[in-house]
Amino acid sequence: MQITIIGTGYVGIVAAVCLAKLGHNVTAMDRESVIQSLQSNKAHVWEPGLQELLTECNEEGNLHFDADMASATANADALLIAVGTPTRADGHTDLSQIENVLEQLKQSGNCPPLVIVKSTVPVGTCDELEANLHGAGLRADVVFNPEFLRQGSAINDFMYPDRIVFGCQSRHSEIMLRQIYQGIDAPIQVCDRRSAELIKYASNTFLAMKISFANMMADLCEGYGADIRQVMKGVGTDRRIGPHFLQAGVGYGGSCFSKDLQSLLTSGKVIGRSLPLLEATAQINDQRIPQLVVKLISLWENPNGKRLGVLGISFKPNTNDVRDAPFLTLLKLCQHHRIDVHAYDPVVQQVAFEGVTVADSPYEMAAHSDAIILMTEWPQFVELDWVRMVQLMRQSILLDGRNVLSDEVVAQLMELDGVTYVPVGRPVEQSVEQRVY
Ligand SMILES: NC(=O)C1=CN([C@@H]2O[C@H](COP(=O)(O)OP(=O)(O)OC[C@H]3O[C@@H](n4cnc5c(N)ncnc54)[C@H](O)[C@@H]3O)[C@@H](O)[C@H]2O)C=CC1
Ligand SMILES: O=C(O)[C@H]1O[C@H](OP(=O)(O)OP(=O)(O)OC[C@H]2O[C@@H](n3ccc(=O)[nH]c3=O)[C@H](O)[C@@H]2O)[C@H](O)[C@@H](O)[C@@H]1O
Repeated sequence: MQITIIGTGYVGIVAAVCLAKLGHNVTAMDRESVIQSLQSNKAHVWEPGLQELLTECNEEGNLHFDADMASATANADALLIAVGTPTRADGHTDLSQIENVLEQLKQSGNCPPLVIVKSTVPVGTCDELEANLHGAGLRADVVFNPEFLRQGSAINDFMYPDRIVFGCQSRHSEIMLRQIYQGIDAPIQVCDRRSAELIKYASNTFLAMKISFANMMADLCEGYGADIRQVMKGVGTDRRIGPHFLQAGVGYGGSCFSKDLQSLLTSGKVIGRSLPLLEATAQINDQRIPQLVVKLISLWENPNGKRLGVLGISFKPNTNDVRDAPFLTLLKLCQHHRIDVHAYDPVVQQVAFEGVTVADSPYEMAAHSDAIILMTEWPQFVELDWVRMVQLMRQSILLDGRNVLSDEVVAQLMELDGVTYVPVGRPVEQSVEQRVY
């Protein structure tokens, strides 16, 4: 099938290479600078396995790039929209990128019979888009086909999803969608468009709620001297609950959880429904970094001029994406308290924010620091020589924001003088020199 994809951000480019690998003839469209990079076989987003797959697709010849809507859509059987849908300051979803696509489509005069919306959009959006196209005399079926991939494992998630959802109103569009996904072995749920739109928001906000629940329990564990890792293990082995997304830590970040939660809250407000579970989810998350900073400051007499080493800049391991990363909130608070931030990340080599020095290695970052915070659970952070790290520091305070250091490593650190280890949802450990009796 001939498929045109509009928008080659994380979702668009991953969909493009995967659909090309499934044997479709794919044209991906974006702005000129992005298209030039892709045409010269350079992936413009960092995602494990993406560059290799892009090179393969370019060699095989069924993936093309185009910056012009008219030529990109000529002869297309289906159009897949994967542009951004950020939140506006007033809490509503900004649909301007989708509206622009529609305008460009109308001007091009080409409209494939099937328009697949993959961008996450508020309930009712696809109905409006279809009415808009029909009003302009373009007889396309608009379907909603949510994407559930995670950054860092995007290709695997696209090719081996837990489920595929088609929100579509006609048998003809369902048949076309089934052809597009032929080759992917996953249960397919076919439903109306509005339900499909809500499935996407409900999935993301439910996952965010699980994380906030774990973080809420972590606070309780700290107060009562229990261990959140044990509590969540005991909870998550119940098959009705499941072990995933129960990892307490610095809170969730990334371009989607907060955005989608805000958008769903606004959808509720529009029809006069409050969504208190989601309000609490956001509130708990918003407090994670401020609480961490309070803990840190309580360990120093005066934060002014102290040097903090931060391990991990992106919002999670295996991505260089810093959108809504907890690191950014931490940075802002550190600046407020005049704490000097030195950071290290395996793939983010620089950040476009003032007040942070990005180190070339974790050891360089650790040298002369008065505390270290581990923000993301990259495996290479877990495997560092932590004794060396601590010995390089001016003051050996270690905040493990993801609870990833093993008990063995922590026991080793406790053999050294003057080390304070602050995990999440567990009692603080201090080596002999620092214990107060
Ligand atoms: N990032 C993720 O992991 C996931 C994102 N989503 C949803 O997918 C959508 C896209 O997300 P991302 O890929 O992260 O967005 P992004 O912001 O990384 O990429 C959007 C791309 O669309 C391009 N674009 C915008 N208007 C265009 C136009 N008129 N013509 C051609 N290109 C245009 C932009 O230049 C940009 O490259 C959002 O609605 C998001 O909520 C869904 C699942 C996962
Ligand atoms: O709509 C989207 O954009 C995507 O959002 C998330 O994917 P993503 O944001 O890429 O990454 P996640 O692995 O979900 O992590 C999100 C945040 O939650 C945090 N997290 C995750 C799990 C956990 O147990 N605890 C926790 O704090 C991560 O560190 C990260 O900051 C969803 O998992 C995807 O299904 C969805 O498609």
